Amino acid sequence: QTGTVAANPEQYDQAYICPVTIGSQTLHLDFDTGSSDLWVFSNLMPSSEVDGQTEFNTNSAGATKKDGYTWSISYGDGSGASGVVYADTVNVGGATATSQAVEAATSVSSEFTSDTGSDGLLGLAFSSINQVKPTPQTTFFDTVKSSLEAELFTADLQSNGPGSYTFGYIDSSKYTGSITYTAVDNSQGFWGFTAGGYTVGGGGSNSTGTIGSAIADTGTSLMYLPTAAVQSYYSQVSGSSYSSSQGGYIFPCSASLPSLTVSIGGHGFVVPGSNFNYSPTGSGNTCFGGLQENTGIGFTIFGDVFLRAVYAIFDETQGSPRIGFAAQ
Ligand SMILES: O=C(CN1CCCCC1)Nc1ccc2c(c1)OCO2
Repeated sequence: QTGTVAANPEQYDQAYICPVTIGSQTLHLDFDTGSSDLWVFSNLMPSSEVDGQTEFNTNSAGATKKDGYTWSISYGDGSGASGVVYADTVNVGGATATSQAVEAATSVSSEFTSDTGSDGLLGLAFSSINQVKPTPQTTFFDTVKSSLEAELFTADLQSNGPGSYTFGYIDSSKYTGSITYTAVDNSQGFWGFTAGGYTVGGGGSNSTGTIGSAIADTGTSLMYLPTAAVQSYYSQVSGSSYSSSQGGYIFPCSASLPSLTVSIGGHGFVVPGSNFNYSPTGSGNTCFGGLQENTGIGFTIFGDVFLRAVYAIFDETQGSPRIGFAAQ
């Protein structure tokens, strides 16, 4: 089987929301290659924590409670949720898991309550970091992968318009040139890979360092790189500065933004300058940068700002996992 689903950007491309059928309900979930739990708003939540989201009905005929199973998750941005566990049929654009662990929230943090476009998350990292106790559950991809035409999924994220995720096949109309594959280190449960040198702007190679280990994370809006690379980038942006009040680099919204070329698997991938204007700060006609420092996170994140510049293939067809990128 295969699946194809639209990936709809929220405001400022903050996250990408996809329709998922669970039993007879359709919920709109944030597909996140940086986590491994499929959790949903549910009828078990206090109404004070719900602001228009669709609630999974745990009383529906197809939902089977997994007695004694609970979950609790917290994310790098400080948000979190917790609840209990059901099994139900989950269909993502035609790819169907007949008995998928559906983690029904009994409580969510304010970030999720106020994210009115999202009814929950669909984790696409490795099942080793699933947060269900006493027994970790498999992700949707792990549940269905043996039934897919090919054991892979792809992400085509766009700005200001729908992109798509596919399960089981590569859509050759989504990219130009060839796909560059590189090995994945999933020892931390993420789609981890090694990035090489970088160049700011289209000029010659002005990079002196390399980026190193990184993760591909569709659930993170921005790109978080080592300080040296970030300072090198913003040194080329007139009027940019680090704002402690805003919590990152900002610049005049009228600034001209250079591209950033990153070497992965020996191929240079170009992130256009426009990708680095994330959003207005709301004060003084300054804008918040889509590239920020990874200090405090502990690792480098290639989030949506990068992923919008490429077609990404999350591939387990070779036994060992690998990740592929192609220009688009
Ligand atoms: O938390 C996330 C992604 N997360 C995905 C699930 C929804 C809530 C956001 N990313 C993230 C990871 C590390 C960070 C960070 C953000 O901000 C600073 O450090």
